[in-house]
Order: sequence, then structure tokens, then C-alpha cells
Amino acid sequence: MLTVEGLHVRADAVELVHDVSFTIAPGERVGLIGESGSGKSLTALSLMGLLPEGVTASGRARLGERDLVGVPESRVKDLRGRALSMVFQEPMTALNPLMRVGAQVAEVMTLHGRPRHEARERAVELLERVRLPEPGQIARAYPHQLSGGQRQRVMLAIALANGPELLICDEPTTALDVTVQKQMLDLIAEVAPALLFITHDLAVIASMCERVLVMYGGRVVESGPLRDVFTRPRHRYTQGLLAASRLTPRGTRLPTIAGSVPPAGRFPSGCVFRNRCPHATPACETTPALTGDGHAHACWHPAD
Ligand SMILES: Nc1ncnc2c1ncn2[C@@H]1O[C@H](COP(=O)(O)OP(=O)(O)OP(=O)(O)O)[C@@H](O)[C@H]1O
Repeated sequence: MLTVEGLHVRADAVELVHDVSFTIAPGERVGLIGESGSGKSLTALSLMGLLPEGVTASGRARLGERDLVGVPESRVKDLRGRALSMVFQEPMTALNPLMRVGAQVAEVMTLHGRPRHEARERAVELLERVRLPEPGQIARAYPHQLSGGQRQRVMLAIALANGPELLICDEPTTALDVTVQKQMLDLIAEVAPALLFITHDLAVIASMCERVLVMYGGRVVESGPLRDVFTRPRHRYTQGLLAASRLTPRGTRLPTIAGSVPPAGRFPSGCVFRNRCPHATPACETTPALTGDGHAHACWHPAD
């Protein structure tokens, strides 16, 4: 559905993204991972036609039959927020602080031609779909009256408003606390028609995506099904990333158990890696992820 071929992004003479190619099939969830500055956001922004001033993209990117790169702004604008939409890391900067959230959800629909009264009704339905309590009341609130997690749900409602074919999420849960993160990730996984998910966090990729692209220095250095990349990383950068991921986001080093599954009960319930470890056994209900060396286990516990 999305085909990216030989995408380059430049700022003046400096090439920031080099020759990036990948595809996303309908319904597929693809993770884009890499260290800070590796070019993940610029790759996503070039698909959205939202590159900062002075930064340009070349190459080919198509959503179905529609070109996304090297086409007039009016054409990309028509696709943006409709066929293709994006959720950013910090909802407070993306939302208008002076406008009620229901009106902001409705606006993205009226911009694409839906009558105002219909858009207002649909906005409340969307707020309900992203599981905001009392959606009618939330629709009348201003962004500062909501929590960070609620604001991010509003952003998701905006992204879903026109029934996109592809949702791009750039670190959508980084600013949220760990429990809220898990709920948000579950929601995104449930509602995304197809997903390009950008994060630094391998554990999040493992819980969300079927395929992963690893970026380093502006290039995709490795890609493949999640299990292959996680169990047999080929690039040294990916190997390092996987080794580093033994630290949980909370900074606790979890037990490393060479060549075996962890004893039952060692890992708390609610583990996001459930059923993903190739060593899974019935005794290992909350299965940890397999890290780079093929033996050690690491785990991320959103609830503990
Ligand atoms: N407007 C700009 N002008 C010049 N260089 C830029 C601009 N925006 C980003 N860059 C550079 O492009 C490179 C890739 O940036 P990008 O934001 O895509 O990285 P990233 O992988 O998304 O990082 P992070 O995870 O920190 O968001 C970086 O070296 C960055 O400094």
C-alpha cells in the first residue's frame, strides 16, 4: 500500500536521509527504530509533506497510486489528514490551546468537505472511539483541561477522523507515564488501519509491530520480520541496541537467564511480550523478549 523507493532528504548540500526504501502492506504494522538524529522523523515528515523549511525530499513514495514526494503542496495537502495521518510526540504543541477539542476534531473533517453539523457529531463519536470518558463533555473542554494521555487520545481521534489508510505515529507515548503508555499503545494497535510506528524503544516495537526497520546515520541498515531482527540482528548497531534494551524503561536490570525460559512467575502479569518469545512454554505465561545474543531475556513491564 505504501511504497517508498530511494527516498533522500537534504538540507542545502547536506544529505540527512539516504536512499531509504520500504513498503507497508494494508493492515501491516511496521516499526521504525533508531537512535536520535538517525532520520526517522524526517522520513515520516517527507511522506506527510511536512518537512521543515529548507529541507527537501526526493525519490519516490506512493500511497496506493498516489505520489507523496515531488508533487505540488495542494495534492499532498489533500491526502494529509485524510488518506494519511500522523500522531506526534507532544500533543500540547499540536493542539490549538484556544479552541475546544471537539471543534478541533471536527475541523479536520470540515477541511476535507464534511458539513459542519455532521462533523461536530462525528467528533464526539471519535472521542468515544478513542475511549475518552464523557466524550460530550471532553468535546467542550480546552486542551489544558485534559491530562497528557487524554490529549494524546484527542490527537488520535483527529488522526482517525477522515478514515486514513495509513497512520504514522512518531514517539506518541514518550511523554506519557508508563501505565497510560500501555493503554495508548493498545488503542493505537486496535484502531490503526496500517501503521508506521517510530520509537527509540525496542520493547514498544516488539509489542506493536510485525516488521521492523532500523535506521542509523540516515540509512535503513536493517529490516525484516520482528523475530528475525530481534533474534538474529546483522548490523552492529542493531546488536548494540538490543543489548542495551536489557534495561527496562524504568532502569531496572532484569534477570538474564542463559538458554532457558525464566521460571514461571518470575515476570509479572501484563507483560507486553506475552506470546512473542520463541522459547514460550505454557509455564512461561508472561514471556520476555529474546535479546540479541539469542539467549538472554529482557522484559518491559508497563504495569509494575
Ligand atoms: N530543519 C532541519 N535542518 C537541518 N537539519 C535537520 C533539520 N531537521 C533535522 N535535521 C537533522 O537531520 C537528522 C535527522 O533528524 P530526525 O529528526 O529525522 O532524527 P530522528 O531519528 O527522528 O531523531 P529523534 O529520535 O531525536 O526525533 C539529524 O541530524 C537532525 O539534526
